[in-house]
Amino acid sequence: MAISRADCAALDAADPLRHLRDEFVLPDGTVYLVGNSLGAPPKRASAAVTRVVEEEWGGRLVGAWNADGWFDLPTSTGDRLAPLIGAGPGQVVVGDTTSIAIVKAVSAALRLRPGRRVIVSDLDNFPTDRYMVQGLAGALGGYEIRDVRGTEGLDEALAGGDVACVLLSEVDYRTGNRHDTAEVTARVQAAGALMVWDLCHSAGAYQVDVSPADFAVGCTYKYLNGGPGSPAFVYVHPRHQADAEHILTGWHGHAAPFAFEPGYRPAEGVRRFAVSTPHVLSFASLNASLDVWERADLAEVRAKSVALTSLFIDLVEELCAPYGLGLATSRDPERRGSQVSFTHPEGYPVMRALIDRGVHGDFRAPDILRFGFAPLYIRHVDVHDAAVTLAEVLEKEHWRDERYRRRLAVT
Ligand SMILES: Cc1ncc(COP(=O)(O)O)c(C=O)c1O
Ligand SMILES: Nc1c(O)cccc1C(=O)C[C@H](N)C(=O)O
Repeated sequence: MAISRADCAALDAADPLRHLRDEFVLPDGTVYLVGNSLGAPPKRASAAVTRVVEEEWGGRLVGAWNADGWFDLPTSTGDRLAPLIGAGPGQVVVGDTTSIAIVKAVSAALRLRPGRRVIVSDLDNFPTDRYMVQGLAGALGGYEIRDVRGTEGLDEALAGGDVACVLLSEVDYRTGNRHDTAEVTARVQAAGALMVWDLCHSAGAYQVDVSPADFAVGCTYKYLNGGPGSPAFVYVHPRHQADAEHILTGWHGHAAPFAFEPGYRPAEGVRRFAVSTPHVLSFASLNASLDVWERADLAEVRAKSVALTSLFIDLVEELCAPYGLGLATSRDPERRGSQVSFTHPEGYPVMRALIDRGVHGDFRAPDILRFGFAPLYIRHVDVHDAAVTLAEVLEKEHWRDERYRRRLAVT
């Protein structure tokens, strides 16, 4: 084998991030390669939520809005998250969900390009990105959605000079492949359009550089480990902050929310991208995770992510060669996030059989086996065990068991 389990254990012993694994709750006997869907809980999340319930909510009741900074959570948490995506203070607001964040960012982009009536949308994007844009265009009226596939067809789509904005995900949720955001953004902006990036599969996977983008959105419950349903973020480039106005004009984005004025007036700066009452308990678990992130060196996070994903590709290709897997992710580490995907015609039962044996990945239609490598808590030995178990499932055809064909509601 390319590398033994003992060699992997030695790599783990030398891993500069190894102490951070102890910060997470991970069930014994589980190799958890689904941190690209729902990150593992930081151990300190539970105490953080309990503290907010007992001390802040329980101790100060409604007074906690002032005393404990609840009202400012969207911007204070945005400032804490900003360095992870290459943004500065006052550029990120946290709240709502990614789907809502998409409406905020795209509607603001459309208003900044009033003469242009086309939104470019990626057929391969995560469906909610497409659905939200479809809903928005329908509600506004007079907009055309022009489909591309990744960046295929992008130049043609931009050629008419009628595109207001382009919405793409930096990392493809199925393949794990990563766009060159600086290059794509430059192309879009050269055509006079605005670039909106979805960073759901980027934030916490590696050091993102959001700075060329006009807007960006993303969730905090994957690699950022904020917890199920933890709030999303919106990034607004400083050059747009004075003029950008989105359509979800809720009172938390008002210039003077407690003046209770009858008409909407946007707050200064990124605060206008807040909409409504923050989910205070979810912010508590997210901030607990950001405490852990503050201790992570992002260059080390990236180096480990590249090492883990490269190792997984090498081991699976070596151990599973006869069994019909196809690599769906780029071999070039620069062109992938922290995920590796393989195709297999029986992908669904293969994944179910693998999960039954303690290795958790997930399946994405039509035939993708997805494995996410969260660098804060995944070890080289986990990569080794996952590849060996996958080979066993394929070699022994465990996936043929009828139980594994039954579809679960959530895959
Ligand atoms: C690229 C991408 N965008 C958006 C979402 C989800 O959006 P929401 O948090 O609104 O459910 C996901 C995952 O669920 C995703 O992978
Ligand atoms: N957000 C999710 C959910 O509400 C239920 C189940 C899964 C998810 C996910 O995040 C899936 C993930 N975005 C994906 O890339 O497939």
